[in-house]
Amino acid sequence: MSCGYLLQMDERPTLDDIRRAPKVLLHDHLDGGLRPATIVDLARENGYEGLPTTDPDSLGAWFAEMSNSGSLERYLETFSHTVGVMQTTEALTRVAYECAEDLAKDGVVYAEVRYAPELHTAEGLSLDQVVEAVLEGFAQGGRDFGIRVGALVTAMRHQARSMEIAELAVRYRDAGVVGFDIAGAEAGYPPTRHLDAFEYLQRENAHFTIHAGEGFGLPSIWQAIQWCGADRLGHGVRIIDDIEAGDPPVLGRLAAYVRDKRIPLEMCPTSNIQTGAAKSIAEHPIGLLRDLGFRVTVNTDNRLMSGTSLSEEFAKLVEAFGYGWDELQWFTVNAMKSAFVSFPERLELINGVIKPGFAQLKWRGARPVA
Ligand SMILES: O=c1[nH]cnc2c1ncn2[C@@H]1O[C@H](CO)[C@@H](O)[C@H]1O
Ligand SMILES: [Zn+2]
Repeated sequence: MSCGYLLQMDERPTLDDIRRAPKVLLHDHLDGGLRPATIVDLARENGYEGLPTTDPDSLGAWFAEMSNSGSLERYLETFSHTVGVMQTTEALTRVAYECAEDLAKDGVVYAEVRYAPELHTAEGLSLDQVVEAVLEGFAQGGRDFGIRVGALVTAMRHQARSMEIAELAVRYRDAGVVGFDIAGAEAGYPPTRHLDAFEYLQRENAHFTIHAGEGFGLPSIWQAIQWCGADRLGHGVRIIDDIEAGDPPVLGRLAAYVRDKRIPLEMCPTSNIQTGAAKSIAEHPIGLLRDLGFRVTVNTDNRLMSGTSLSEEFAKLVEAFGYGWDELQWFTVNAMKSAFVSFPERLELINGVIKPGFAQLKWRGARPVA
């Protein structure tokens, strides 16, 4: 006689369930995730007068509404307010600490959070002071809330400071900075503009991701990978332009390369709809890319501007594509495999935290069968 367990297969993960799952987040901007109430506090403390409103609820709604512009360039305009209140070490440490808290409360167990140090020197902080203040917040928040948060330092692609920022990434790599990135408006600012920084990082055996294939298409993705040597792609959603629809779909050379090399795609569904990179969640290329075996990960991009969380991004995918626990675990393991921390640390989180956590949720709805 054998005794097994049968899953109730009709049970879809709910938002509450998803919040309990141990999740991994690779693409989240520190200056895109502030609590509205914190923005109001910091503006008052630091004499920042540019806020459109000082009521936290209306401010949160304002960010979300302004971000639905359909263009990346306009989407990026609201960051002047978050960056505007992040100009002191106290403000940076507080924002980083609260970020760790908010992510941990959403069930994230490992996160890589990015920001551009060069945007936080307007009131006299040095790049090193900025980095140290943020690392302090992540470390404290990590200890208090039981989450591991690594920092990615970003260079703004329209500026010319990428080499300095790359050097900063290397200088602080043993103190909590796990990698480098470039962000900002993509059209007109190709990755090769910063080739010297990427070549330097490669010589230093350092890790980096590149925002590519969001506000611009295939040439940007191609440069990011084949000229610059990116480990991962921020968004990469426009890789879909190199896939011919059909049954089966036909992959062009670049799409096949990205899939076959297992290059991780840091996909951010809600953000892509706001910037016009995708039409709706149901039509988002993430569904097809997953079916085709690309190494897809799910991310938030900017929790404030998108009014979202990692759990909510997953819940939207469950609704649009009918995903169950197996798919959510697959996205999560993909993300952990693609993280910039060491291989033993990744394995430990996958085997010691992620798999047991998902197993518990998955089997909760199971009933014994004879
Ligand atoms: O989705 C995005 N695409 C490109 N750039 C972005 C995105 N979200 C935020 N930033 C830019 O990255 C800077 C550092 O965090 C932000 O200040 C914003 O200008
Ligand atoms: Zn981003």
